[in-house]
Amino acid sequence: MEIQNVILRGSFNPTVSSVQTRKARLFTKLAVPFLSEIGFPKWVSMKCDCSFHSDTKRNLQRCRNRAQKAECKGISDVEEDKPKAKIRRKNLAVFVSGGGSNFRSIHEATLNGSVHGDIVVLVTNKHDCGGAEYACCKGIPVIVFPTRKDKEDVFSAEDLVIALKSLKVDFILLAGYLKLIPAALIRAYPKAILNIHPSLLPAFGGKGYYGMKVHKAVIASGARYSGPTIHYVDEQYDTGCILAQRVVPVLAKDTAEELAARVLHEEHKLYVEVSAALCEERITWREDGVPLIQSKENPNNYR
Ligand SMILES: Nc1nc2c(c(=O)[nH]1)N[C@@H](CN(C=O)c1ccc(C(=O)N[C@@H](CCC(=O)O)C(=O)O)cc1)CN2
Ligand SMILES: NCC(=O)N[C@@H]1O[C@H](COP(=O)([O-])[O-])[C@@H](O)[C@H]1O
Repeated sequence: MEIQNVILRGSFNPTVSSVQTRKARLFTKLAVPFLSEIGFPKWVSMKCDCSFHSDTKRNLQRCRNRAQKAECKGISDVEEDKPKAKIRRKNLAVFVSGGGSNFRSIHEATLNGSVHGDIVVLVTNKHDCGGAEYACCKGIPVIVFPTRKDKEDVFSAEDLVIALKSLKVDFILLAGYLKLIPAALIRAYPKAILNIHPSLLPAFGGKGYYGMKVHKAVIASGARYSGPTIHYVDEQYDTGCILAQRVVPVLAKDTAEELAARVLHEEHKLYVEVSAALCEERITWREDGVPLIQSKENPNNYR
């Protein structure tokens, strides 16, 4: 069954210029053998509308080098440019539905060495969102999930698990993804799916609490503090184990937009810190089931 909705580097656009079409064909020629080589299912359909970026070739070559190194050295301590202390570089999947500013900050952190990992795929329910556009321009494959209801070719949760396992994804980071993650995916990635929420959970979380709705509710409540929460994902919205939080003040005359901007600024820093801890294997679990982050500077300190 050909899967129509696995889109690499953006959705197909019939108005694409002839130059872009030629470039898209070049990417298809380049990517399919590579993706097939690393075992990415051959039923991937190739639809692109972004102009070909030279860094795509470098990215794919870098991944190919790492894949080949992994073959000959064993997965454990394959290192790319900067060897880290025997910790395997992790593969990340990021899920978005909107602009993707958290996605971008994590991606930049993987490129500048702050996060010891690579974003190998973006998953979104909105093929034309800002996050998908950014992924397209950076040569990051995009999977659309869930498919729109009117699509005859349904790409199931099980198909998504196959695709993510094919890409050897270690961790899934939700960053503004607005759909419920299905149980099949949660079972396939135990203690490996995180979400960032723009309030101090458990307050102002759950179904209906997303985006500006959260900040409006915080202001209307008279709360004096808010801030981002990063938590593990379970089968309900926002009820998983809390891993990290940051606090920001709610000012007397704050608009929802002003509060949102203050919280988002902290989100970007917090998600990079947490992603770094995840990829460096600095997450431990307390006996009562609370996850802790081991300090990089002082391994005897946890938060
Ligand atoms: N199984 C889980 N899936 C998801 C979780 C989770 O904790 N467990 N977190 C959400 C992210 N999120 C808050 O952080 C969240 C996202 C969306 C909603 C919501 O009410 N969505 C609406 C639909 C909105 C839309 O389609 O535009 C709804 O379900 O009616 C609440 C919280 C990601 N997935
Ligand atoms: N309940 C989920 C939720 O509201 N998530 C929020 O969506 C925004 C996505 O921004 P981004 O796309 O710029 O990263 C972020 O503020 C994130 O906390």
